[in-house]
Amino acid sequence: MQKTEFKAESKRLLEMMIHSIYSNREIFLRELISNASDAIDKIYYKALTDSNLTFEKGNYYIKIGVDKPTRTLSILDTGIGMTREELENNLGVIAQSGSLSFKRENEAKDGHDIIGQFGVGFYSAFMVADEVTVITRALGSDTAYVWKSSGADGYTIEPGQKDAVGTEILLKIKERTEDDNFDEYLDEYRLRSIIKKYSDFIRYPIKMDVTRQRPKEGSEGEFEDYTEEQTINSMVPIWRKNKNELTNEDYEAFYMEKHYGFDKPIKHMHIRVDGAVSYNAILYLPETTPFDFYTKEYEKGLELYSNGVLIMSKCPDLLPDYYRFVKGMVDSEDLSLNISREILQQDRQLQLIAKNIKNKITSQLQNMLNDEREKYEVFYKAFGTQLKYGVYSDYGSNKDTLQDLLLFYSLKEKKMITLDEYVSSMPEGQKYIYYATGETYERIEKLPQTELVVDKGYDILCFIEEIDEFAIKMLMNYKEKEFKSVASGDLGIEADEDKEQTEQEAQENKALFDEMKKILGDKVKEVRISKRLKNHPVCLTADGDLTIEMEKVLNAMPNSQQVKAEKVLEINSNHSVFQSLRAALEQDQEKLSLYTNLLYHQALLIEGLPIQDPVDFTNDICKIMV
Ligand SMILES: Nc1ncnc2c1ncn2[C@@H]1O[C@H](COP(=O)(O)OP(=O)(O)OP(=O)(O)O)[C@@H](O)[C@H]1O
Repeated sequence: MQKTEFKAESKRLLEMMIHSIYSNREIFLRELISNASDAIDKIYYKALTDSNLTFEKGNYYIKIGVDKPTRTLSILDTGIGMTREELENNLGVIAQSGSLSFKRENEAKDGHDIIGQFGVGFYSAFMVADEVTVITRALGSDTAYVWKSSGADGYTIEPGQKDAVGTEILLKIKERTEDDNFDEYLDEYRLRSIIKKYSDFIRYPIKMDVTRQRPKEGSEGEFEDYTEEQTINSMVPIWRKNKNELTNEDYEAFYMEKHYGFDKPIKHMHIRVDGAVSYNAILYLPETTPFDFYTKEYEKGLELYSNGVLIMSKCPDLLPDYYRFVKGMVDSEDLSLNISREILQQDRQLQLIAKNIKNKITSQLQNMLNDEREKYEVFYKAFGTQLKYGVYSDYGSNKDTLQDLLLFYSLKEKKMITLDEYVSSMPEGQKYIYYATGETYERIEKLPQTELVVDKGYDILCFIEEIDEFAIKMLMNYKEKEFKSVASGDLGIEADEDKEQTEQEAQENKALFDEMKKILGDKVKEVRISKRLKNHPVCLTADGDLTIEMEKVLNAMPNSQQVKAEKVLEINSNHSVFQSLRAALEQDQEKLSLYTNLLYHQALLIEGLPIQDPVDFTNDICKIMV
């Protein structure tokens, strides 16, 4: 059967190319500079095999020029140039990449630094220019050619004049419109910043005449403008340098220069990986929490470079959410870029890099925790909450990675400790890891519920952040030790004989507790005798999985379902208040009601829970005063 070839309407194709491939117009300069750099690289690669050719790096450069009166932006390079035939093939055929063919032909000779591969980047010039002129003279040729096009209606090629080998591209920048300010591409400062942003690590100097000021000779206090040729790009990426050559200051300077943060990084990681996937990365742990860190405005991500050319300013796929505080960059030659060189297709390489980076960050944090505890605690102060969110989110799937990085304040040690440190110093017989929740460490220390656990000589982890208890519930246990709130129904401490005694006392006082429960109604599930209290008369605890602290947090959320913990009012039978309650039960019902309400409200206050009717409460206090 005869096969018919697809035809393409090249004008339409070009239109589509110009208007739909790139979402960001400023990248046209990146594309043209990358082409210029490729053209110089090609001489370099040719010289490797051609003994008649020498490559003196110092002779090669790219120059950006602006002529405002004619609205012309020029990009000149001293690269390999193009013959007439190459002009036809490379700039006359969309999606024909001379660079890719060159790379393939030179594969054996390590042509991996060549950037171009799709054969479309050049046309991005039409996003900002009405007319594009290419004046080029190929290496080894005396004749220059001029290629000219205004976009979709085609192009012309004519012989022309050019003194040196290389290519000059002239863009006639579009007129400014109401919606689009094309003038910015004639503005020296703006051009410099685009070059810095995308092409800072192109290996050849990108030069530009820069306007500067100097004191005017002969007239004091007056200044005059003058122009000076400057190299705009840094050329050698810091991540390609040897670690031994770099100092802390160099890394800090890079952090500042890249605006990763306003602070100083607390730690940097310089990673070089060669293997199934190759990449270089410099990652930083900032010292302070960015002001917008916990808002939706904060964007996580690392800068992503391919061959030293910026592809994405914030690539979110490189970092898991729980390490979203990490800043820095990744450069890899192995990425499969899509045609716009802006977004990556679901890339296996990228996933491998991300996994690798995640592991590196984890071990860096672990090392810091082990070897530089003070530093780690500074870091933890800034980003510990994020780690705890990490444990909680994704149904706890990252808890194994993160649990050993957590720190909590120890009531006994009066300092931050890890879960491992807690478990290692548990006395024999202690079954659970105890924790208490409260607003501050000081308040937790005074909580009646802690009395029995402290009395036993057990340590208590203090939870003062909302996420703490949720994260711990997700962990469930650590090294086979379950977590237990000091306010939970059964602390797992009481000896059997104590339990018996409690049981007996409970029986004897059943009438009292039933009456108190009746007075409080459904505010509590039960009123019962307490064995955890030593000095305080009363406290609130919760039966079941939902603790009082969790009830507080969940109910404070917008659109909350208003959950209810099963609250239990515990009474200390050794406290003298208990005798007053018993007496009131026998002699004065009204008094019993007053005392019960007062005790219940006291327990609420201690828990940091709101009192439903503060006026009633204060009236009750007055009643016992008169
Ligand atoms: N300054 C230049 N000097 C020499 N050749 C050039 C120059 N600019 C473009 N070319 C040639 O034109 C071809 C097409 O360029 P274009 O930018 O469209 O695509 P590319 O660079 O190959 O690929 P990509 O779309 O990935 O950038 C290049 O492959 C190269 O052969």
